[in-house]
Amino acid sequence: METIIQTTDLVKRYRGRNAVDHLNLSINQGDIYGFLGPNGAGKTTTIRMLLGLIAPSEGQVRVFGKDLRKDRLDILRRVGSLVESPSYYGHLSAVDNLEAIRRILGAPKRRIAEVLDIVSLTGEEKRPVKGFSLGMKQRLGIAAALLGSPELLILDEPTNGLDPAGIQEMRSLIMSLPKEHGITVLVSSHLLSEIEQMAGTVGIIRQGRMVYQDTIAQLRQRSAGEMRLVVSEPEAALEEASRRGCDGMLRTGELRFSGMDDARVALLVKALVERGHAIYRVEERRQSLEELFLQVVEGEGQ
Ligand SMILES: Nc1ncnc2c1ncn2[C@@H]1O[C@H](COP(=O)(O)OP(=O)(O)OP(=O)(O)O)[C@@H](O)[C@H]1O
Repeated sequence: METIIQTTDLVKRYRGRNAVDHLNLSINQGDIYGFLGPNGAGKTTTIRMLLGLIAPSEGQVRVFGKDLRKDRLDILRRVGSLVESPSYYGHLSAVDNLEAIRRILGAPKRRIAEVLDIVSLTGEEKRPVKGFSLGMKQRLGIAAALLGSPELLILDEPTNGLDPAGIQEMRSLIMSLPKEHGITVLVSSHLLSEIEQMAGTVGIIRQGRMVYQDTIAQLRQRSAGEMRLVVSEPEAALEEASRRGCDGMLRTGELRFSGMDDARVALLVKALVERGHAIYRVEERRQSLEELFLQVVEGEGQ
């Protein structure tokens, strides 16, 4: 698989402090990469370096296999971005705003109708932009970023400030880009819940460092389950379990075991029943992705 973005030990230092700290970020072609981290973690600073807006203090950025320092213009011609709220001429329509950008880019005229269609603003294109909702403005920003037919789109917190319906529209739009238009997407957010349904891969940063980078499927797998048993005599049952090689603990009257597969659970239940224990409940509790995310971000359990 082709790597579209690769950073190597990327550092940005402000007043002796590393806002981005030896970041190794890797994005595959056709992926939606969710770039996650709490406010101030260094997402925007990283994105600005990826777009050549600020220079790294150390390290390297390669985009499309090329060095950003050497082939900056070549690379940026193939990249679209939405960083911070886009600015418009409010009294002008969506089409007129896009036309101004199209001329600068030298994109073909028909591209305006195409991008309006991609972001579902067809039908609204003649209205002055100042009457647009925030969600429509954000979608117009994406339309503008798509004018140059980019292969890579970089979106910094595109759902910030949107209501649930706006978030859903933005999500559908982003999901359509790799599938229907072959565009690789990097999208940042401070909320996993906004990203998890669309991202194939997530990179989580904390204090400028990458603390997790893998597929969302892998992240799900890490949210391992814990077995909980409610029994008539918990202390004796815990000892019995331990004799059978199942080491657990007692919390609020429940027995808790981690890393048990089905066969072990069956054996333990059988043994306890044979010893005369009454078993009231056997349940599995999986950590939610959000809990796991917070754990990673807060630096526990690594
Ligand atoms: N120009 C600058 N001068 C000094 N410090 C800066 C500058 N830009 C960013 N920082 C610092 O770098 C750190 C990372 O900021 P950054 O904006 O990249 O975080 P972020 O993850 O994008 O957060 P947010 O979601 O709040 O935008 C912060 O501590 C910030 O104060």
